[in-house]
Amino acid sequence: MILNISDYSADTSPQDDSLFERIACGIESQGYIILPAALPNQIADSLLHYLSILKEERFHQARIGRGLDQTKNPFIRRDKIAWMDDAHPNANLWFDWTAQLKQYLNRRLFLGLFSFESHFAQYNPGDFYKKHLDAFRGESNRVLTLVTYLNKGWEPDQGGELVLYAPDEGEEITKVVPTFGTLVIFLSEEFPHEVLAADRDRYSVAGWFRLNCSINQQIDPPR
Ligand SMILES: O=C(O)CCC(=O)C(=O)O
Ligand SMILES: [Fe+2]
Repeated sequence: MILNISDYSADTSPQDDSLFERIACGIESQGYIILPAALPNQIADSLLHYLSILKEERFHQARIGRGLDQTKNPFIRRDKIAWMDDAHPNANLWFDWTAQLKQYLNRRLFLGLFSFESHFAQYNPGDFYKKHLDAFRGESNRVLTLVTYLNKGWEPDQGGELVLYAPDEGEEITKVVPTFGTLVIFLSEEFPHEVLAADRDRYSVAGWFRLNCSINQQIDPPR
């Protein structure tokens, strides 16, 4: 069999560029985009594998706020999270893909995205995350939120939807069913959203593209 160059690059350029372009168009025209089952399967599977080998003790009760102001508040959020290590072999595909997306969006929309941080979240049955914004104007350097889901065989009547609201405490835009590989991307300061309780375990990956916020030579200080 004779292989040509394009066979070797099947995982990257043409297909991903059209996905990246759809994302860019969505962000440009409406500030958000929802793409069911859009994360390339290989990447979603590698995340699922990484999740499966993560030990329970890596997960801790999620907090709200940032830096020293972080507090646990079970009335606002009940999920447990585990931050991803970008040097972990099973995180490679995910961090490579998000780096390519960052570069694409910077070229296309001049967003000035600098870094990316990401965690797994585990919502047990009944867990929720009340309506919130991921970033407040002037207080955070989170620009763009990216969420994907690792739930195979999720049925629409199992709950656990992500509800997205229009900017400025607006109306509900849509409810997203957390099915495997669905991508949700939105401007972090603009779109309030909430996670509804489900009747089964719900796994998501949330990530944030951030501006460079280096202070006193400390590059991009911690979350
Ligand atoms: O899991 C989701 O659907 C979204 C989670 C979320 O809003 C967050 O972690 O800030
Ligand atoms: Fe959020």
